[in-house]
Amino acid sequence: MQVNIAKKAAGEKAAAYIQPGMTVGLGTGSTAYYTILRIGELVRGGMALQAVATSADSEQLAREQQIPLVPFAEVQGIDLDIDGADEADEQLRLIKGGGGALLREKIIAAAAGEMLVVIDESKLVKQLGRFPLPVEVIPFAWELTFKQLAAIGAAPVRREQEGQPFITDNGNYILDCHYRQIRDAAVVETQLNSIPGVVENGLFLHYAVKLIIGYADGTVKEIIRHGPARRSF
Ligand SMILES: O=C[C@H](O)[C@H](O)[C@H](O)COP(=O)(O)O
Repeated sequence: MQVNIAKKAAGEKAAAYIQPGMTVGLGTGSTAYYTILRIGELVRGGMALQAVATSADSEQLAREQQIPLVPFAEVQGIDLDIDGADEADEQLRLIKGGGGALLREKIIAAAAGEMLVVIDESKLVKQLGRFPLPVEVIPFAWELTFKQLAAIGAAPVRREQEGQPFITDNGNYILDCHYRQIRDAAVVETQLNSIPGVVENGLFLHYAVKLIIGYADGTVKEIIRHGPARRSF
């Protein structure tokens, strides 16, 4: 695989925030990939840490990297979640789920004390919505859920893969919602969450505390969100 310098720079930089003994959330996608590789190096170099994965793919990669995975029943808290995004604005609001992992990603982000987000410069936007917003729906009567989404102007399209419906790790469908511009993300989030059949949406509005942006020359820039720290359980 050809190395993406911007994604690698951001992904590796995030791993520098990991302290020995932490429980780390492993994100999903081609940027979090570099974070997981770096964490693998830390583990093999002797750093004691444990991790939980946000997707079957990331779990597999973690195993290949010899990163210790802790069963969810034994998780006492997730110190740091490091994940990618499809879009991010300067308020650190995100669209996620381009790879279909949004549900597990949001569960882990919500349980984590801090979420760091790693992106390349192309993902930073003034306004969310150009990237179609992934919405995970249960397959039962998905056509009705689809119509409800269309009725609120979400312009849904069922995601396909090789001519078949894309199936998430949770056995659900993804409806990609072509808003083009999301003017009031909080309103959109509330609308989506109130439709029966919607399991989760890809808006992550209050999770990220730090955005790490990688550039093609290998440099990174960080944007920090100030405010009260969320606590993991
Ligand atoms: O479902 C996938 C995740 O939300 C990814 O974190 C997101 O799509 C970004 O992935 P990438 O870093 O490959 O662009």
